Amino acid sequence: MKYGIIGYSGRMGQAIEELFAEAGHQLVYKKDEKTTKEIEKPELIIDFSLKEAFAETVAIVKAKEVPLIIGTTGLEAADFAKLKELAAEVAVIQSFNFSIGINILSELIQKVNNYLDQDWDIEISETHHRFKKDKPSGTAIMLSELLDQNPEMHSKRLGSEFGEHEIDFASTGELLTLKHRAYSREAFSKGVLISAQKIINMEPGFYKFSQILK
Ligand SMILES: NC(=O)C1=CN([C@@H]2O[C@H](COP(=O)(O)OP(=O)(O)OC[C@H]3O[C@@H](n4cnc5c(N)ncnc54)[C@H](O)[C@@H]3O)[C@@H](O)[C@H]2O)C=CC1
Ligand SMILES: O=C(O)C1=N[C@H](C(=O)O)C[C@H](O)C1
Repeated sequence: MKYGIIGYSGRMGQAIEELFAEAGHQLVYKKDEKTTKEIEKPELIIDFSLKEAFAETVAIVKAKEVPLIIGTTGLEAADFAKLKELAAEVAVIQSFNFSIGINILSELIQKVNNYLDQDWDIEISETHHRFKKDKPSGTAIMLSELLDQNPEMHSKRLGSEFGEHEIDFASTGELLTLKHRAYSREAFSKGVLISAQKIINMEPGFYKFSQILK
């Protein structure tokens, strides 16, 4: 397939380009904060950039009338409303975490949530590399939204950590901990590749990555 990346020079942009090249796909459109290079019209656009790029990403996808996969974090309710508007015209797949493990973890959290009453404390802790700008992580926010209670959130920005998320559930008598750790950015780019292979043939609509995996 011929695809485009917004945020191509970033850590995730580079990881996606590497995996997609191994799978035989061709990067024909690339954009970052400073440059835009278009060799050919892409069949889809992938955005892993920063929230500041969001309005322009929506405008580009609208103009090109191609599907969008978006993993950029820091998006808020108004941005999701815009993505859903865009999804009336093209297919949009969004997730704050494209790893398969976090999506399994999400299902486990929903299961645990069914057993909890007010007697349980819930804390979400996340650790990421020192260059990450947003806090708490998009994943921590996404996981917190699966719970009936508002959990406490803790963030660490340390060295080169690719992404670690831990959820502790404790009552006065016991502690349950669920944890996920990415060993590399391939954990995320693999999910993007799965999504890209499917989105090419999908009808317009707003889809979460968890729906694509099922
Ligand atoms: N959903 C997921 O599975 C994952 C999401 N992410 C998110 O992806 C995003 C990118 O992460 P990294 O690659 O580590 O960041 P990075 O800082 O290495 O790269 C950011 C990229 O965005 C570009 N950019 C910045 N402002 C822009 C603008 N106004 N217009 C166009 N391009 C612009 C930069 O030039 C750069 O290419 C972050 O929001 C991060 O939280 C990261 C990993 C996994
Ligand atoms: O910026 C990152 O690196 C990551 N960001 C995402 C987030 O904010 O949850 C996903 C992943 O943990 C890596």
